[in-house]
Amino acid sequence: MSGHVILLNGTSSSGKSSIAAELLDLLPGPYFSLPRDAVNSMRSRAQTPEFGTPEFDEVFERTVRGYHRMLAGLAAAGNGVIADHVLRPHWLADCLEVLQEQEVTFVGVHCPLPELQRREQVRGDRPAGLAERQYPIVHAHGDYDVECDTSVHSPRECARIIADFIATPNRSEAFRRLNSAKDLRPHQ
Ligand SMILES: Nc1ncnc2c1ncn2[C@@H]1O[C@H](COP(=O)(O)OP(=O)(O)OP(=O)(O)O)[C@@H](O)[C@H]1O
Repeated sequence: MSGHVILLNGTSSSGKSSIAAELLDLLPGPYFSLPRDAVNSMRSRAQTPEFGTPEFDEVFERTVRGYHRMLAGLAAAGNGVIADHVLRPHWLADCLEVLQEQEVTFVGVHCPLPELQRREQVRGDRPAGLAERQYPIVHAHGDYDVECDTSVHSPRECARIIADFIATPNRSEAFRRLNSAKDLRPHQ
C-alpha cells in the first residue's frame, strides 16, 4: 500500500472518531487511526501552560503543526493513516503545504447544529458551546472529496461511503484543487 491520508474534518461531536473506528474495520489495508486529540494527550500535563493563556496557545499551535508532520511522516513511509481534525483556515493551509507529496482524501463530516448540541449535552465531557463555536469555521473552505451527514447515516454507513469512494483510484483531488486556488490568490 502506498501512503495515504484520510483527513476527517468536522466539529466536535460530529462523529469523526466513530467513523474512524469503523473505517479501520472496513479498509483493505492496515491503516492507523491518529486523531489530533491523541497527540494532545501525549504532552506533559504538568509543564503545559494553563488553558486560555497566550502561552497555552503557543504550545497548542506547535502541537497541531507537529500533528500535521506526524501524518505526513507516517504516509511518507508508505502507511495509510486516518486523521481526525477540527480545522481552522491556517491549519488547513499548513496541511496543504506539508501533505503536498501525499495522497490525501479530504472528508467533510457534517451534522446540523441542534443535533451537535444534543450530543454535546448527552456526552457531558465537552465544554458547552464548543461545537457551536467551531461550526461556522470548520467547513469554511467549502471543498471536499467526499462528505457525509452523521445525522442521517450511522458511523458504519458513513465509513462505507468513504471506503467506497477510496476504492476507486485517483479520485481524491480536493487538496490539489485547494492548493491551486491558493496559488492563484494574490500574495498579501
Ligand atoms: N452517525 C451517528 N449517529 C448518531 N450518533 C452518533 C453518530 N456518530 C457519532 N455519534 C455520537 O456522537 C457522539 C460524538 O461522537 P464522536 O466521539 O465520534 O465525535 P467526534 O467528532 O470524534 O467528537 P470530538 O471531536 O469531540 O472527539 C458520541 O456520543 C457518538 O455516539
